[in-house]
Amino acid sequence: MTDALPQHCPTPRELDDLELIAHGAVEPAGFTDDPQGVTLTLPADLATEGGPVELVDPEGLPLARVTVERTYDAGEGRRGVVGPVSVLSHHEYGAFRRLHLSPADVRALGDVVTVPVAGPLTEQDVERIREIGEPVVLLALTGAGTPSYDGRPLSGVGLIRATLAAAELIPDSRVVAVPLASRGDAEADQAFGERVVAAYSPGDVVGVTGEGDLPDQVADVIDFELPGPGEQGLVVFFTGLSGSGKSTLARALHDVVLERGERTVTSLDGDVVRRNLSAGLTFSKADRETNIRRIGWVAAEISRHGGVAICSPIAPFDETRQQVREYVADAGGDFFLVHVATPVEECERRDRKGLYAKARRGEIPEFTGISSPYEAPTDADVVVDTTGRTIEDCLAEILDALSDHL
Ligand SMILES: Nc1ncnc2c1ncn2[C@@H]1O[C@H](COP(=O)(O)OS(=O)(=O)O)[C@@H](OP(=O)(O)O)[C@H]1O
Ligand SMILES: Nc1ncnc2c1ncn2[C@@H]1O[C@H](COP(=O)(O)OP(=O)(O)O)[C@@H](O)[C@H]1O
Repeated sequence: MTDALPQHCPTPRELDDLELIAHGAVEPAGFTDDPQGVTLTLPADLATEGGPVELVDPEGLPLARVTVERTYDAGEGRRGVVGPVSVLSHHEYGAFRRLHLSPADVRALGDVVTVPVAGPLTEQDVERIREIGEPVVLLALTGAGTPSYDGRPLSGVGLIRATLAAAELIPDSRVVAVPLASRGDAEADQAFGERVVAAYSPGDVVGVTGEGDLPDQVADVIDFELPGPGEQGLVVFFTGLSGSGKSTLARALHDVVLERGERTVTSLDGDVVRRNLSAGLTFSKADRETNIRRIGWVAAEISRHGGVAICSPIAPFDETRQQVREYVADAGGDFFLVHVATPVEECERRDRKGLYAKARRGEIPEFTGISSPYEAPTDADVVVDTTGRTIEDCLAEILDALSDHL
């Protein structure tokens, strides 16, 4: 019996790159160490030189096999991989999948002018494209981190919907989705973008500026995709020591949202989550991180649907809080961090559950603030020390800071 190949699910950016490879949009079909090209990193234990690794989508479908010819240090315990890729299967599902054509498909359309589009087309852009007077292919650059409007990230699906709406105004035009993802570096994005757009362009390439007002049909799509402040999903994330006042203030905020009756609201309290969603997890660093990522994942999904999620775990580690911030941003939600900065002396004085006393006696290991660290945030939207203050007073301060968000 042969051993199964090691499997790895790449990042959204890497999955987009893999799709470009599968479509023949970047050649040769493989990963390089050129940051302006197609790169892949693997956890160090998977990056065995000479060994193949199967790349799978988030549901576990094998997409491609990479042969690890050479590796290089990619930081954070990961190795960059150089080696050829053989494609095993194509994505079959996903919104607008039918618009994900290959460069060969576009070339088969004959004499067309291509227009790369990374944001909604404005009235001026539409006018300029109409003046071309030839068949036009609007290349919607849908890859991770690329589409945006007014400095806000737009989803790939949102960009396609906005581009389809604009295409209705441009005779003889069609939309093709190109998963061109951002490398997180303007120079690399420019170089890689030009290469990919050239692959999809049998003829002239015309640029757009994104300046001016949006046509009404496009504005309707953007209003839906990027709701304004107060309409967008919201995650209010309380962090602080045990006994600092997180649950008390989170509960009070929850009641205010319910009483206003304008938004749906879900509470994800630390203690409560540990009795259901995170039952069985310990207070080790790894389990705390898992706990917070679970809370963040659920909260992000709530925000995706425009709801309000109020979370109140200790969440002692900055890196995990940043991950939650990213989950929420990726879901199109607004993330609001409240640091309940009541000092440990006051929390211990309150010791509502008798846990500090037990921790001091050594009966609870790894107790936050006593025998396990708490990394105070430097990115909180509001910092509240509850010492000597009423709950109403602290709540009023939080509501004031939240006024543009809720
Ligand atoms: N070792 C240790 N350290 C800290 N807290 C402990 C520990 N053991 C049990 N408890 C109780 O668990 C509650 C914190 O759980 P959280 O899920 O919020 O913690 S974490 O975010 O995963 O660090 C916390 O509740 P709160 O007082 O509401 O914060 C404590 O009641
Ligand atoms: N201004 C305040 N805000 C919040 N809690 C306060 C305040 N003043 C005193 N407390 C008390 O502090 C304790 C905080 O406990 P809790 O909300 O469960 O904290 P945590 O969820 O952070 O563990 C409660 O007994 C609460 O009544």
